[in-house]
Amino acid sequence: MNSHVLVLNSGSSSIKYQLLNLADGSVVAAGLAERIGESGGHFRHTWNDHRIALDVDLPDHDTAMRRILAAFDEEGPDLTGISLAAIGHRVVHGGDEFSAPTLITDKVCDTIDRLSALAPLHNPANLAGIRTARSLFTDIPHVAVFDTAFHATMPEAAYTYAVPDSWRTEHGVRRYGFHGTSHSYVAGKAAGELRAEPGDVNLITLHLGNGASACAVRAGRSVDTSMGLTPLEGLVMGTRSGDLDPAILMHMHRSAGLSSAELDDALNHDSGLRGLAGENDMRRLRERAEAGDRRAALAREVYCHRIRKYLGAYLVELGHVDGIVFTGGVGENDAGIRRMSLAGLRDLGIVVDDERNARGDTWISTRGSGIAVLVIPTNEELEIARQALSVAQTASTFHDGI
Ligand SMILES: Nc1ncnc2c1ncn2[C@@H]1O[C@H](COP(=O)(O)OP(=O)(O)O)[C@@H](O)[C@H]1O
Ligand SMILES: CC(=O)OP(=O)(O)O
Ligand SMILES: [Mg+2]
Repeated sequence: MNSHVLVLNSGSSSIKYQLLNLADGSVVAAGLAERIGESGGHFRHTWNDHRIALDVDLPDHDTAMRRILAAFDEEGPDLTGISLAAIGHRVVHGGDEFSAPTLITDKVCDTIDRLSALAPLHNPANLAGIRTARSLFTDIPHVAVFDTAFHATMPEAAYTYAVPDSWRTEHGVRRYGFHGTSHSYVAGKAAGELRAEPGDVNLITLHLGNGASACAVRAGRSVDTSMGLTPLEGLVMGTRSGDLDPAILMHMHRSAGLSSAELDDALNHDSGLRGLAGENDMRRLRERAEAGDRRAALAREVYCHRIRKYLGAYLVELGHVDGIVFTGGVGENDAGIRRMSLAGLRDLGIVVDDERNARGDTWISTRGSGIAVLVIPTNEELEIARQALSVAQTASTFHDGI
């Protein structure tokens, strides 16, 4: 049985990829094409000790995909020799239409395209990657794995916005939630750490990357999450504001004349850490804060203040919590953010061990802490590969059976 899966995570200006062997979960080859459509494009590919790192202009996703395939041809491994079992694509918005990984057809592409209105930063890029890959790999099953899927289990009270009826019924306005592949992967891993089945524990998972979201997981299922109709709501992110008073938009429209496109751009690209302190790289902000820069320190304080609000909300919503999980580039690496997010919560049963936290252990809570605090590296690519393989195998069994 062939167990190799190529995973493509196409972003608006990048394509990250991994070739995985699911027989043992190993990454065979991996790479990244970045600054697509901008100047100063860059490309990296790694396979064993074969490495390419190039500065190369990548005007569009098609060129970037061809560059990726050329790297497999030039440096290896030889994709034709491997014969892929599936290609897994990360798709951010699945709307109401997709709550499970799905074999991609022309009709599925049309639906992903239609959902672009709800995720304009992500879905068009995801789709560009899918279209190019499908035209280049015609004989291999392509599977879409949706960020929204894990959150399909949210109860109605959690996903319903209190807006006019027609907004909800005619315009699809509801909470969908994102980063589901990551939340579900780390929740599964955390249950293992707690020596429990996923169905037996309640968790709060914090995915803190460039985008960031919190998720309340009851017995292995998402029951609430901080991102909403789009990936703009909730936590403070690298360049996105997260929660704000919606009247700020009307105010900025009236007082500064900003159009809806300008508001969209400002809240998605010029807000969050960048809006607070001029840049979105948390490593730089930590260095600046440590050197006494007040704007950088405030940005980190606002970031943690928002995390604490969601922790409080989800502790109450779940009623009983077994573990809090940090993941994503910031969650996995920034001990200061973890410490500030959980400081002074002994009365709620949350006690962080400063030494373990500073070392970045998996368990960073003390032995006496009622709620375990865990740092678990996410692996969206592995999870996407597993789901893609499973769909491809089911499809081929079905195909063989008719
Ligand atoms: N050692 C570190 N300390 C603090 N922040 C880090 C560290 N390494 C990465 N980060 C931060 O993680 C963020 C990116 O997270 P990541 O999960 O890779 O994002 P994404 O997958 O959404 O692009 C950036 O803000 C980066 O500064
Ligand atoms: C949905 C989302 O915010 O994704 P990312 O963190 O990759 O931008
Ligand atoms: Mg990520």
